Amino acid sequence: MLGTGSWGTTFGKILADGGSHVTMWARRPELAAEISRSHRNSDYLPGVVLPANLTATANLQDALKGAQQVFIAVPSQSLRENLAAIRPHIEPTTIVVSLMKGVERGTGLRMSEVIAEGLGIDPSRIAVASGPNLALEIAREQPTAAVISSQSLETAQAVALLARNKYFRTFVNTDVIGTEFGGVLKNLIAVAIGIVDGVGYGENTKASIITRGLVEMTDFAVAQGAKAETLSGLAGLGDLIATCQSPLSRNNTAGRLLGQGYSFPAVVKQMQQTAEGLASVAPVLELARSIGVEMPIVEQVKQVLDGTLDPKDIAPHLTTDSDEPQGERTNDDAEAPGGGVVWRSVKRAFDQLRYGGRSAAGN
Ligand SMILES: NC(=O)C1=CN([C@@H]2O[C@H](COP(=O)(O)OP(=O)(O)OC[C@H]3O[C@@H](n4cnc5c(N)ncnc54)[C@H](O)[C@@H]3O)[C@@H](O)[C@H]2O)C=CC1
Ligand SMILES: O=C(CO)COP(=O)(O)O
Repeated sequence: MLGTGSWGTTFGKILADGGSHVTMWARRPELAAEISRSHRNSDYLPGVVLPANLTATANLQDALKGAQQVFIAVPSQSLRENLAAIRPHIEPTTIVVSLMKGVERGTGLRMSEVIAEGLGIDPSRIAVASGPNLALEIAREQPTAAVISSQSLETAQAVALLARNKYFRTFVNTDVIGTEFGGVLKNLIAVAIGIVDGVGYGENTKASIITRGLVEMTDFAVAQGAKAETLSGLAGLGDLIATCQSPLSRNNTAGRLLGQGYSFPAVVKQMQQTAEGLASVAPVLELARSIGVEMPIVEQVKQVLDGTLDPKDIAPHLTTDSDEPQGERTNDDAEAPGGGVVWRSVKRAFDQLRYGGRSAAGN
């Protein structure tokens, strides 16, 4: 296991409680010593006792030696540099599993794509894990489910067989795109919900943003090649509910601080742990624009981060939106050939030509 933060350590415990021998790699020798000797990681999982078959080392080569499966839980933006360090030590049949929920800034690549590039291995040897998985709750052995996804069903099953125990249940699928984007996108909606909380708005606003957020997540992921059903499963709706509801969520917490009026740099300074959503906003919006998908909620999160939108103006639609009333679904217009996303892009382009950049309503 690479990464001894809250999720890496918790997932190591899941595997060890399922019967595997787990070796964690920690950058700091003192943390490796605390895990191996005291069976604790007190900075990240206070009060949690780790199993005896989970040990740690600060030596990367030792951590990777003979590993059947390697799990990675470092901040997404540091993945590529870590892959360069582990590449010489990965054995030819090892399965590599991403536990991360971000996209790479600059390339817009999903974590499994960065792993394939960075390690030069076939996607059939790569899996991802995602779902409503707030680390501290699982470390306290509260019953939870997750999805393991790989292009190879055999690989997903091999990982799922090890990543399960009496409190952690894993399902499998082969929709890697949907499973990964579910985890990335729910972080962005959780930041929006945090902003709403920070401003002091109530349940209607939150339910509206969560529901419209799921539409944005689904439209985006489907346009990228995901199956819509994945986004209504554990890795989509399930994770969206957990992250938007929980004060344990770092993305939600970061949003709350923004809603209370802290600036983006001030929020980053205050966060002790990784809030992936903050780094994913820009690459996700770039991808969305390149495929013609509208993400008004994510756009507003970006504007709040940029300091160009007052948090109290956040809404489940763009406040400047002057489109005519729409149906709730954007991806399944019956009359739209190829789906609503394509239809709406074509319509927008047509309207621009017809009205010279003004909307049909004349605004
Ligand atoms: N904490 C959670 O509940 C969950 C987190 N995740 C995902 O897991 C990933 C890791 O998150 P957490 O463990 O929560 O973060 P964390 O902030 O608790 O821990 C990050 C770990 O990475 C290490 N690290 C930081 N920079 C590094 C670098 N340049 N190279 C190597 N290691 C570095 C830190 O020392 C720490 O051990 C994120 O992508 C997150 O979205 C996914 C599901 C649940
Ligand atoms: O991914 C998570 C829960 O599934 C953790 O969310 P945060 O990164 O916002 O804490």
